[in-house]
Amino acid sequence: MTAAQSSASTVPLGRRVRVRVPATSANLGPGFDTLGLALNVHDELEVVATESGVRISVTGVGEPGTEHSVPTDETNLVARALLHVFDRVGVVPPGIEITATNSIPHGRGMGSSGAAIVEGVLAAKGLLEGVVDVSDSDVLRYATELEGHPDNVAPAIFGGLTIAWVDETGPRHKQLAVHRGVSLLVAVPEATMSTSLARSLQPTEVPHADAVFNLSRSALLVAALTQSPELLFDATEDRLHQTYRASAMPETSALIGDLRAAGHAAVVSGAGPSVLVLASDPAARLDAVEVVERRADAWHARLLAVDIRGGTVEAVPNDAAA
Ligand SMILES: Nc1ncnc2c1ncn2[C@@H]1O[C@H](COP(=O)(O)OP(=O)(O)O)[C@@H](O)[C@H]1O
Ligand SMILES: N[C@@H](CCOP(=O)(O)O)C(=O)O
Repeated sequence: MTAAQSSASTVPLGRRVRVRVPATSANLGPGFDTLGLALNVHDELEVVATESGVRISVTGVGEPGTEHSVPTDETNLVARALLHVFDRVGVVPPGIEITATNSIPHGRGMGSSGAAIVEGVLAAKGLLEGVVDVSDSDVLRYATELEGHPDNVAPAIFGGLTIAWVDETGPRHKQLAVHRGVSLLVAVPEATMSTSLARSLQPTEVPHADAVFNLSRSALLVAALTQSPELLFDATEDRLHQTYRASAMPETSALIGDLRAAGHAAVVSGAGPSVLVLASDPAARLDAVEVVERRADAWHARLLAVDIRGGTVEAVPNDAAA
């Protein structure tokens, strides 16, 4: 059924879907706005089609009364993404009740905004089942329209390691499996950094030599992550974004300096301020944890794995509602 044909269709009241979406680490050093990894930290939600209005309850990260609480009305990013899909496919949205349980830290460079957007888009896809077909490439397109860059939303949707790019047809992706020898460490600080602020620190043009430098490293990084983890240190050098943003997160730069001096492939996770270490074996990862713990400033070292499943949405029978 096409979007035009569906304008009179509606979602059955009481339809309920369950959504689960992973955190992501984007850029991975040289792959600015291109490379991303899905991580085994997840937000989960249930969404029900109701008669009218938008009602949201949040538990965990972003819950009311906490420092970084998120809105619980239609300005909430998950709700905005859900309503964006209904608008794009030309179906009048029902009322919406969202019950969210969030674990992805906000404003730390672990893809919380991309995950929230994918959550809303996948919830819309599930609610629209049988009304309008929303394909995987539609999910990537609608999510990228809101996020502005595809490198977080692609792994959040598809899992694993993704290469994302944009052509005249819209955002595209290639998913790859990460070599089993690669171990992940994410060092998360208390401080937050807004991605839009970090993006405002980027120049609009870069020296040709720096572009060539990043081309070589990002090509090498795909090989290192999929076949040759011993190349991860060389493959994670970057000249396109990290230095321009360093003054806004000096503790991040200092930690990356310590880790790289000790031989670890450390990079800014997303737009920061978290630090991602791509260790080539579990022992190297534990050594990196010690480097993180030696710093006087407070970091939470999280030993994570690659999420290979990506975002999921499933129908919930009404007699199985939580
Ligand atoms: N689960 C969520 N529900 C609602 N809004 C969210 C959620 N996760 C993130 N956000 C919004 O995204 C903002 C963080 O986005 P951003 O600055 O891009 O950082 P991040 O690196 O975590 O993606 C939060 O302050 C909040 O407004
Ligand atoms: N390529 C983006 C990635 C932002 O990731 P986030 O997890 O910080 O939202 C950028 O570097 O701006």
